[in-house]
Amino acid sequence: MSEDEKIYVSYNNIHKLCQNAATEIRSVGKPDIIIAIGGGGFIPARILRSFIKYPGETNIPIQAIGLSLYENMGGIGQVEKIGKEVVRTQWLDFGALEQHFDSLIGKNILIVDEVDDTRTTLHYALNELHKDVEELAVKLGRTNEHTKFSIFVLHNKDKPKKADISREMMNGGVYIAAKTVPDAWIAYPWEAIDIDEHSVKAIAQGNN
Ligand SMILES: O=P(O)(O)OC[C@H]1O[C@H](OP(=O)(O)OP(=O)(O)O)[C@H](O)[C@@H]1O
Repeated sequence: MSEDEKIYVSYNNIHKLCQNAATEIRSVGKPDIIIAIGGGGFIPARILRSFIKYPGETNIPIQAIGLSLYENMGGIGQVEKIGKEVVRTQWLDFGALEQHFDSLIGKNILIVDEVDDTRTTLHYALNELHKDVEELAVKLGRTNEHTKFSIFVLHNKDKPKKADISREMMNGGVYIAAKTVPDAWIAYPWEAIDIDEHSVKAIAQGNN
C-alpha cells in the first residue's frame, strides 16, 4: 500500500472523536471502569475518561489488558483460533481489583481499543472478560447482578468480520465506533516518526 492510500489521523482528531462519542457512551450510564486493550487502546482510553466523567463525579479507573494478534502462537499465553491468533500478554488482577476498587460484578464496564479490524481482538476480550466475571459471580453467589459491557473504538473498518460481538454478553451495553472507515491502513499519530509531516497529511485528508 502506498503512503497516499493510508488514512492519516492526527492527535487532535483522536481527541475530538473521543469527545464526540462521550454522550453516546453515557447513554447507558456512567462506566464504572474502563478496560483498555494495549497498546492501541491506551491513549484513547485516557482521553475518553476526561469526557465521560462529568464534573463532580468520582474518577473512572482505567485497567489495562494486553492482547496481540499473531500468525503463530509462539507458545505464550492463551489462544483462541479465529484466523489470526490472539495472544494474551497481560490480564486483570481480579484479587487486586476487588481490594482497591470492587469486583466487576454488577458494573458498567467499558472496553476500549483504537480499531475494530477483523473484530478478532474485541471478540476475544469480551468473551474472556464476560466468562471471568460470570465465573466469579457464580463463586460468590451474585449471579442476579447485572454486569454490562460496552465497547468503544476510534475506527471500525467497513469489511467482513472474522468474529462477532455477542449482544447477549454485552447485556444492554453499547458498541460505539467513533468513525467507520474503508478497509485501509490507518496511520495513527503515535506511530509517526515525523509528527509534523503526519499532521499535515491528516489535515489534508480532513482528519484533524
Ligand atoms: O480487529 P482485529 O483484527 O482483532 O485487529 C485489531 C487489533 O489489532 C491491533 O492490535 P495489535 O495486535 O497489532 O497490537 P497493538 O495494539 O499493540 O498494536 C489493534 O490495536 C487492535 O487491538
